[in-house]
Amino acid sequence: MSSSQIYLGVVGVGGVGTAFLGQLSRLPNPPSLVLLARTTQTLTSGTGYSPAIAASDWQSALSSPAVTTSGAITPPKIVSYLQAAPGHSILVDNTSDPSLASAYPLFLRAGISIVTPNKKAFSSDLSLWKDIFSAAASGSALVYHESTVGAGLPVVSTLRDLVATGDQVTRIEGVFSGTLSFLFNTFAPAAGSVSSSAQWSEVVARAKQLGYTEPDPRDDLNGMDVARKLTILARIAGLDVESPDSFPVESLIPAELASLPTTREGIDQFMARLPDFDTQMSAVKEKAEKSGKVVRYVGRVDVVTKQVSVGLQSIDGDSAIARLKGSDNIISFYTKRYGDRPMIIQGAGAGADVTAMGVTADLIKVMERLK
Ligand SMILES: NC(=O)C1=CN([C@@H]2O[C@H](COP(=O)(O)OP(=O)(O)OC[C@H]3O[C@@H](n4cnc5c(N)ncnc54)[C@H](OP(=O)(O)O)[C@@H]3O)[C@@H](O)[C@H]2O)C=CC1
Ligand SMILES: N[C@@H](CC=O)C(=O)O
Ligand code: NA
Repeated sequence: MSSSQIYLGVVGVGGVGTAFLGQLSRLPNPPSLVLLARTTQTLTSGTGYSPAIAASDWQSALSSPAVTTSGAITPPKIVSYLQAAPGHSILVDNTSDPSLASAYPLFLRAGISIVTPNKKAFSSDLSLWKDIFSAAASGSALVYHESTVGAGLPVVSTLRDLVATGDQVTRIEGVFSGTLSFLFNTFAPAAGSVSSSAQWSEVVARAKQLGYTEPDPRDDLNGMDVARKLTILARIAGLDVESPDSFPVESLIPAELASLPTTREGIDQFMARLPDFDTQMSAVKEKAEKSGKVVRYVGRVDVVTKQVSVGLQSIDGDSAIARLKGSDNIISFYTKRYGDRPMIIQGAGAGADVTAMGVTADLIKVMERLK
């Protein structure tokens, strides 16, 4: 490499992407932002990789003659552009796009490091997971994905540290969805908390507006977002989980709405029709309440028996899970070293700023390790 400058490409400027660019603009020694893309537009610094795009003001950069603008860009074109930069380069993927995710091995083999909150690459087919980590191991490019589980909470790095230092992880369990945590904490609060008369569909709309949900909120409600997170954790703990649909996952999508299209129109139709099914979730809540419990959506990886499970549970009202607030996650690592009392990580598990924090912190680690 002829330069110690680090070059950065960023794809995705939604909730997390925008918060990330804000944090990037405040770093004391930021990398040089040379590519910024969304579905319809791409900005690049051109063939000279200079001047850098202003992260604090990327929308105005669209009208700057120093920056080249074009339409959508494909993963191979991003690889070519970043690979030819006169220094190390890093891709930050702030989308939930599976096709960009499946190109990570291409990036890594081209020497481009990856930082991302996008779960798709790490939780789809096991062959893609293996390809990503063998591509990283065969060269100098790095891959960091802390915000794929628990947003900015140190979940992925902690589990990797436990495994790398030779501890034996026996079980991982807790609440892994910021959206589902918010929904149940609000819709079915524990006794003594502020009670709510909100309907299920109203709380879903609020979670979407607060930026907790996936771009398509059905990916939260069908349990797949939690299934993906558990797939990632199970794999780091050493289990060869084939895919997030290779174990039972309980969906909260009403059967009548299950076949709506996965387009933006499909999302709108789903949100518009969800109020028709509010009584179904009220019945689930009341059933738990009759036995003095609250309903929560929990996940569990039993590393010893190699079982993964995801779904609703009725929980005692005075337990830590029942008493969570807001979008908080709680993740307990049971290990040989920690014995009967697990290591517990708790805090906001969704939201643009806390997710971007995990992405920015990963970027800083990669920059330090590339030097
Ligand atoms: N929100 C949260 O709390 C958390 C989110 N995450 C993950 O962070 C990622 C981003 O989430 P969030 O910001 O909420 O999502 P948004 O829907 O707000 O933003 C997604 C962005 O990605 C862009 N995009 C999507 N597909 C492509 C593509 N093929 N090429 C270029 N750009 C594309 C969109 O472009 P356009 O602007 O043109 O629509 C948009 O800018 C997801 O993977 C999510 O799972 C992880 C942890 C927590
Ligand atoms: N939609 C997800 C976002 C973080 O991964 C969630 O609600 O947890
Ligand atoms: Na995390």
